[in-house]
Amino acid sequence: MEYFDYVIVGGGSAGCVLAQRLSAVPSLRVALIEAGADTPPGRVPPEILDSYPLPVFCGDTYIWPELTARATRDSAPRVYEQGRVMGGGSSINVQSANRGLPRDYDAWAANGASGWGWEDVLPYFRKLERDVDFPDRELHGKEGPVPIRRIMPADWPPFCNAFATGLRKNGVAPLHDQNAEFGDGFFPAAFSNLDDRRVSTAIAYLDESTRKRTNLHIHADLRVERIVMEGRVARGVVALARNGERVRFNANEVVLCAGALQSPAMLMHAGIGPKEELNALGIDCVIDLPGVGRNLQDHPSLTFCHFLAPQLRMPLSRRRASMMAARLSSGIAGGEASDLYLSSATRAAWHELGNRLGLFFLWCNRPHSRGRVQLVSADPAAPPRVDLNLLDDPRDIARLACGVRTLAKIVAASGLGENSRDFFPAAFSARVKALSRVGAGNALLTSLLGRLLDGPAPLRRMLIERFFTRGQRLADLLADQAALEDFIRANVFGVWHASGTCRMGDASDPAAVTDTAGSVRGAQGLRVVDASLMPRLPSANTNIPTIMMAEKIADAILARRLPGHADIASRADYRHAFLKVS
Ligand SMILES: Cc1cc2nc3c(=O)[nH]c(=O)nc-3n(C[C@H](O)[C@H](O)[C@H](O)COP(=O)(O)OP(=O)(O)OC[C@H]3O[C@@H](n4cnc5c(N)ncnc54)[C@H](O)[C@@H]3O)c2cc1C
Repeated sequence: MEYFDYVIVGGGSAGCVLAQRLSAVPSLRVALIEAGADTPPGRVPPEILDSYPLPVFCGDTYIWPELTARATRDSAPRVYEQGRVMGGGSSINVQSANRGLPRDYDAWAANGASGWGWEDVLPYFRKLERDVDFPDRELHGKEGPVPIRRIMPADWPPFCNAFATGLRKNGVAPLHDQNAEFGDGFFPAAFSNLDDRRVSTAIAYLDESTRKRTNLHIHADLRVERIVMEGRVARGVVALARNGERVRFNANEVVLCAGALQSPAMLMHAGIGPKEELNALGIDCVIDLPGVGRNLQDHPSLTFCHFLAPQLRMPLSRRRASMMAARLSSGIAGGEASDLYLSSATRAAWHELGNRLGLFFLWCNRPHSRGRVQLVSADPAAPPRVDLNLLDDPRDIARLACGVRTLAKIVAASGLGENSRDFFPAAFSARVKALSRVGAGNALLTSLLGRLLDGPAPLRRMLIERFFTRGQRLADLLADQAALEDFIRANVFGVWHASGTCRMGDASDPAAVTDTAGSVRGAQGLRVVDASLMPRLPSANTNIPTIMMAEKIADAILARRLPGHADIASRADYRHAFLKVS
């Protein structure tokens, strides 16, 4: 049995950051335990490195295949992809590197997460990044572990230029840098990517020199089964190896970095959560914390495709397909500035069919609906029940409906095509996902379907309506608000930005699960550091905000332990120079 200062559960976006930062202090013994495979330098699988991300999360190898979620109250559970590999979400995600808006973080601070306002978090956004395009801008960092880059308009393929034309004609202005200009506009999207290769947190933070540290013990393919509690004190964890062997790790502090669905589940299995519900499952409640598992948020989203004429397609060898996005405002009552986000990709899937389709992702920022993670069994191996509860608040569906109308106008003005039936809703359904699995059978089938799409236009539209839309036409939906809302309810899903289920907050807030450094209320030696902590979803994808949070909390942990450790946020000169603190 080994003893550690910190046992980190989950080597995902947050876990890798903490492992690197905490183990930089040689006197601290740190263990990182990841359920999935390791991706050490030189042995990162090519499908993870690929700039084109869809194949990696359409297969089962790097996800938790039994983790499902209901999108709305009425929908059936569907696989909700979450990374199960070193790097977690950052190893399988779309690589978008979006900070969100200053007001997102100012609202965190104003609502009880003191110390998390924009001025407080900016140093950590700078610390984590190496912005390849804007290294010398005041808001950017140039020495951090995560390279961030964009594909600038000069290198955009014709599909992006057409999308930009549609946006301009609808009064949307161009911006250069989504992470430093905070109004509405369209822009070259930022990515955590270098030389057309993904950079996960495993790649960025667990580099060769970090892995050589004798005080850092990295364990992969080991699933933490439970937290060992002695009363309210966490003493360590028990983990299960693939061969069925159980291993115990003793620790001064257990840090849960298992993601927004599994961290709250682990707390509940340890007896920390809503007392009545835990008791009903036969779990003794150690700390009655009703907020555990509540406040689940994701961005409600819809996907659309446009048939691409041959001159609008990219060669399959050009891997990065997603390169521009836009922030827009719905302008509806109950909406807010920049409450819609639109991203695009010049290829909808890896194959010959997907290469003939341009993809649009529409989501609603600042959703008001809240979902929940609940245990269904006392068995720690049973996945939790996940209800995203999207669109529960009518303001969310109203804004998405407005977004669909806006997108249709943008596409109509883009010059992508003449016939509105070539632009159609294309949910990321189980059928579409099955077709997106990489394999010889799918390659053959999709190359056949692709060739048919290039046939006569009536045949193409018939195929589109058969395969993707089940006869539904966008023009009909746009003509009938009730039909449009029914369609949205039936097709909405999240964009894998699960967050908020162990939210941090003020000690006086009964729904807060942790303090503002992630320490679980009422417990000792137990902390959560991952997307679960977010009080409210930022107007952004969640990877970079999660990394920022892990950087900030790592700094706070070290500042408390080591007298003289510089707390970057308290230094006046952070705006003018990148500061290395460890
Ligand atoms: C398909 C997909 C696309 C996305 N696209 C983007 C994007 O383009 N840009 C963006 O910013 N965000 C994106 N996101 C979201 C972003 O990646 C996540 O918000 C972020 O990775 C969350 O980080 P985390 O540390 O909270 O959890 P994770 O990164 O999920 O890490 C949790 C880790 O814990 C491990 N784990 C869980 N339970 C156990 C256990 N019992 N024992 C041991 N290990 C365990 C998991 O295997 C995992 O590695 C996407 C996510 C997905 C899934």
